[in-house]
Amino acid sequence: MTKQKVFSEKQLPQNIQSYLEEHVDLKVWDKSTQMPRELLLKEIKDVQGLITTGSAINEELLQQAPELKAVSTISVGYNHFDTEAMRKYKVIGTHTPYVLDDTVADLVMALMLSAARRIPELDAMTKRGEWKKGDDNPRFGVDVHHKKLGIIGMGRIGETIAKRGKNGFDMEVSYFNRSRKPEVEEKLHIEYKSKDDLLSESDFIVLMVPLSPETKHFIGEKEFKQMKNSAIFINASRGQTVDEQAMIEALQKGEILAAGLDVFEQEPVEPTNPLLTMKNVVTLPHIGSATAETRNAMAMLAAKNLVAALTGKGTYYSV
Ligand SMILES: NC(=O)C1=CN([C@@H]2O[C@H](COP(=O)(O)OP(=O)(O)OC[C@H]3O[C@@H](n4cnc5c(N)ncnc54)[C@H](OP(=O)(O)O)[C@@H]3O)[C@@H](O)[C@H]2O)C=CC1
Ligand SMILES: O=CC(=O)O
Repeated sequence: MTKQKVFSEKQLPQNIQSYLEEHVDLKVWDKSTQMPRELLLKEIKDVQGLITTGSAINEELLQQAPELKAVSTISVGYNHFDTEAMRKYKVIGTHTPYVLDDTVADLVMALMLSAARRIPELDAMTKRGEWKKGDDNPRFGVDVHHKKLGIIGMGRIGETIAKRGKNGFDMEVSYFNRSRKPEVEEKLHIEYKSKDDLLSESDFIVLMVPLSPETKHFIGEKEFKQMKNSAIFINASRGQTVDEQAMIEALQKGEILAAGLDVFEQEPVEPTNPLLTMKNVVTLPHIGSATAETRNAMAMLAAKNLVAALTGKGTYYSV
């Protein structure tokens, strides 16, 4: 039987490429740079499957891919999928939940610790040779342990962060979600709060909701004003869940103490973005799941999702 055609717009580890080649006729974008959109639109004209990491899967693309049956993203977030258009064109979308939860939760803890203890700022100071003996008050940070952690978005990753906060750092953990999770509350001894209460009472606020029309600018001017002046805000969800201009102003005016950011409204972040020059802001280039082990597991899951969706054999994580 002829194998179905699959295009991957990302290079894949050899073991995953071999797995795919057993099942499908695979072609891969062989450069490490982002594939230009116009080339992608050419490549998808006669394929049945696509592996992506963030390209917009929208009407424009779907119109040009008459044979497309399934798109598999190597990510858990799928805000780049126009799910309505995909349903219209009968294209299955798959993603990679669970395999990255611990890795992303670790990074969120790293952002919390880095912002609270001012790690990047003090690392840079030490490396500049500016460490002098004497009064070290100017280098003081704030404690993480035993503080109040508020998590907005108690999903797979939110729960994994809650576990770390509670069991690793003895934090008092609360959360806000559209739906309550009594079993998680009981298991982890965490508390449900309204968004308003969580914002005004937490020392650390972690945003972990998916990006959707409902969560665009979920945290803006009003929400930053509700936070304590000593609050540390962490965003590892998507840049657009936060009104970045409002966050910049909140940091400039001292309405919050610090921020730890893995994501930005525009990625890669503009070099002129004021957040990049603020000492009390820890900035990372969207690396939540970026360990070799986890990215490998995500790519393998994406490959298996796609093969299952195309062949109808086995299960896959549909969006
Ligand atoms: N920085 C990085 O590298 C990474 C970022 N991410 C981001 O993290 C997101 C979350 O991932 P994951 O935990 O697996 O997703 P889940 O779907 O498991 O969790 C998302 C949670 O957010 C809640 N939520 C959704 N909409 C709202 C809303 N309007 N108000 C309040 N709560 C809401 C959901 O609960 P309910 O629907 O009941 O409200 C759910 O509990 C991804 O979508 C992605 O954008 C993920 C991995 C890596
Ligand atoms: O941002 C990463 C993801 O997996 O979603």
